[in-house]
Amino acid sequence: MQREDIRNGLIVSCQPVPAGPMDNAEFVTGFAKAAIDAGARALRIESVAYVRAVRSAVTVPIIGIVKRDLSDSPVRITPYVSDAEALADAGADVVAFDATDRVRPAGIEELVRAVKAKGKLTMADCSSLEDATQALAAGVDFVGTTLSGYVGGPEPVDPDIDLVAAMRRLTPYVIAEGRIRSPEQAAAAVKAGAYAVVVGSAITRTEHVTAWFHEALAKAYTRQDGRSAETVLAVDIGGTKTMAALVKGTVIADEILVPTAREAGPDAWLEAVAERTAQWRGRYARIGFAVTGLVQDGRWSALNPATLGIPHGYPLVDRATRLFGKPVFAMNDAQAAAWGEYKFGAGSGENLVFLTISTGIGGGIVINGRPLPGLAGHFGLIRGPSQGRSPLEDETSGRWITVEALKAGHEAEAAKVFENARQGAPWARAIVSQSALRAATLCRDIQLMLDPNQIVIGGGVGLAAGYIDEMREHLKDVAPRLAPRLVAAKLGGRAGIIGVADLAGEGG
Ligand SMILES: CC(=O)N[C@H](C=O)[C@@H](O)[C@H](O)[C@H](O)COP(=O)(O)O
Repeated sequence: MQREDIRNGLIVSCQPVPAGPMDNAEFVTGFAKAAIDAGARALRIESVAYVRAVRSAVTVPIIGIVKRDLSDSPVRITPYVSDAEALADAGADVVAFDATDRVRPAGIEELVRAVKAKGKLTMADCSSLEDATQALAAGVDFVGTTLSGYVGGPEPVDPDIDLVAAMRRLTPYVIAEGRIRSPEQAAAAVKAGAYAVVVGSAITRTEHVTAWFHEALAKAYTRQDGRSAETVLAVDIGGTKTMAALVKGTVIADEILVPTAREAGPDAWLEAVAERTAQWRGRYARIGFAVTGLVQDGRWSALNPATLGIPHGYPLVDRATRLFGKPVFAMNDAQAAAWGEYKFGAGSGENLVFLTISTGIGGGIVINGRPLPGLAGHFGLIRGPSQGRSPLEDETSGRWITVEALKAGHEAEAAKVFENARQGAPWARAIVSQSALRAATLCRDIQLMLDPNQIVIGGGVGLAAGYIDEMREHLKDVAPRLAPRLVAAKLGGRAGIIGVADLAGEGG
């Protein structure tokens, strides 16, 4: 064979887990044929016997190796000249061998000479750029990244694409090999300059691939039911009250509620939390803050100072880290609630928008499994219907409902207005319907902007009996493809602390 025969090709390494149920010639040959049927250009086969078996079944190039565990050398891949010769005789077109700079039974030049004498090509399995430089000087035909990450230290997870790129500066004949587990990683190797790409475990080690999925599932399921989640101190600082809780997964082990001393300022709010939760010290490893207002890069600012007078850019994460001596994560409360609903509440695992309609209107967006931070989701602040004179929340939310009731001659909180509406009072019905129309219009616009799988509605107004139905009523003429799917929030007022606890537990 010529080197060009494997140019730009996928090489499938058919090396089943040693002594596993697939470690026999029949399976190895089966893997080899299946790989070729699906477009593999060449194969990498371990042991003289398997090379012989596969050679008799296929015509594509074979890279042959022999693996040995020696007592006097860490070299495992084709350590002896006799192995290299036997592979060539069994039908390997390329013989690969360990080319690391370690104690070894046979020198690289010796191996190269023996393989060349058999009229075959050589591949140096390298761990570093230095290995490749040495091997090329010894006259090898290909250098591979095969042994990067396997000569000491913990085994990495990702392939060594940087080494592919570095080797490419020495020679065009670079074979990317080792831990390439996805088509994207294979493409990255090509981009880095690989002449050909070897994929092994991800295709032919059923046990490994199964274990990857098994572990991911086990992790996801335990997080979901909160069994192995760590305990987090979650703090929700709102305009009137501050809630602190010890949260593990979705379970709230302990909880306290203190009024927010509105005039005292953020240092005092934090100190109050520290004081009131002093008895919980030692029970949590991390802290999550879900707060009203805007959080950007750990700094906290008021968006509506009427809700809470937070000074601009208050270093919340910094101060809290110093005060509590634990890692701190902070996010806007509605964004945190969006995450809580996504992960543990009404979420379906797909993109979601959360809208909380209460005194004001807040929200959060979860796209591709991540909550969007910063200003994202502050829907209450977009321009309202009356030519944008005031924000939408001032013309829709609980505050607005109270004001409208007063205009209609009734001194009533939002809850009372809802009660009157249910009893059929026309003035109350009109107010609720108007509010629901505006909320519905907002949802229709959100659908067109973000196309979420669902819009989760929460908050005292949003979850008031009949409100979501009223919103749906206003949307009934919207074409089905454009209509938002509205669902009721499930976690209630604790969505924020459950969400932020989970995010803080993940390290933010
Ligand atoms: C380090 C070592 O012994 N590598 C061996 C070399 O042949 C094989 O065990 C690997 O499966 C092969 O390199 C392909 O890599 P991956 O299976 O990660 O796609």
